[in-house]
Amino acid sequence: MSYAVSDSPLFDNLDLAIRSGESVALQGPSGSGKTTLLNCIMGLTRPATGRVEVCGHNLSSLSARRLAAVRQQHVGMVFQFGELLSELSAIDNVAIAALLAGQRRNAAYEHAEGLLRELGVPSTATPAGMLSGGERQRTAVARALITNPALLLADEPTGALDYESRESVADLLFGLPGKHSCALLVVTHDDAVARRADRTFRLRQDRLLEAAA
Ligand SMILES: Nc1ncnc2c1ncn2[C@@H]1O[C@H](COP(=O)(O)OP(=O)(O)OP(=O)(O)O)[C@@H](O)[C@H]1O
Repeated sequence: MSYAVSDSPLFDNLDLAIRSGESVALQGPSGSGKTTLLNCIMGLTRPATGRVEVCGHNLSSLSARRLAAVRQQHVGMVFQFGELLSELSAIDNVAIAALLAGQRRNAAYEHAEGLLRELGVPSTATPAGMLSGGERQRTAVARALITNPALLLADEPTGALDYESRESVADLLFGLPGKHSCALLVVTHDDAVARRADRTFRLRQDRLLEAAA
């Protein structure tokens, strides 16, 4: 696929397939188009040519409503700063994603509690805005996982964390494809994080190149 900004290509002839159970890191200089590529994969941005397929769905051919449903069902997203609702507790933040996806209230809260326990977030009523950076990112991961997505995307998930939290959140993320059979695509500037991925790609001057293993 390709995408251009003001007639200048951001990426061209880009071809990337990610299998379930696999982790991929995406690196590249600032402004090279990493976030734009994630937006294309989420169906928020339409590529100029080519197509994005998620679980057999060609995103370009879907109505806005179907696209939102496919995204909700198959894709989870973790942002750099967690992007939680800061006044709500961790469990509320996670359960809301399940409620929006149509799960019943009791099941949503049970599922959220189980995931938070598994990911090591203390079960408290503390507003998410008062949790530590690492706890917030773990909560964001739980929120992304509660719909059992086939594809998990993360944009600089450790960029705002100190060394120890970075290590534990990176351990957690890269353990997910094996545990939850999802595919994982992580955008990161951090080589130590990228090294954990099964494959690493660099986006540079409109090309996507795979780094030697
Ligand atoms: N809709 C848009 N309109 C205009 N410019 C855009 C649009 N989307 C992206 N860009 C430009 O495309 C370039 C790539 O942006 P993008 O955020 O994808 O880069 P990035 O590799 O994620 O950068 P960073 O590492 O700094 O987050 C930037 O120069 C950005 O300003």
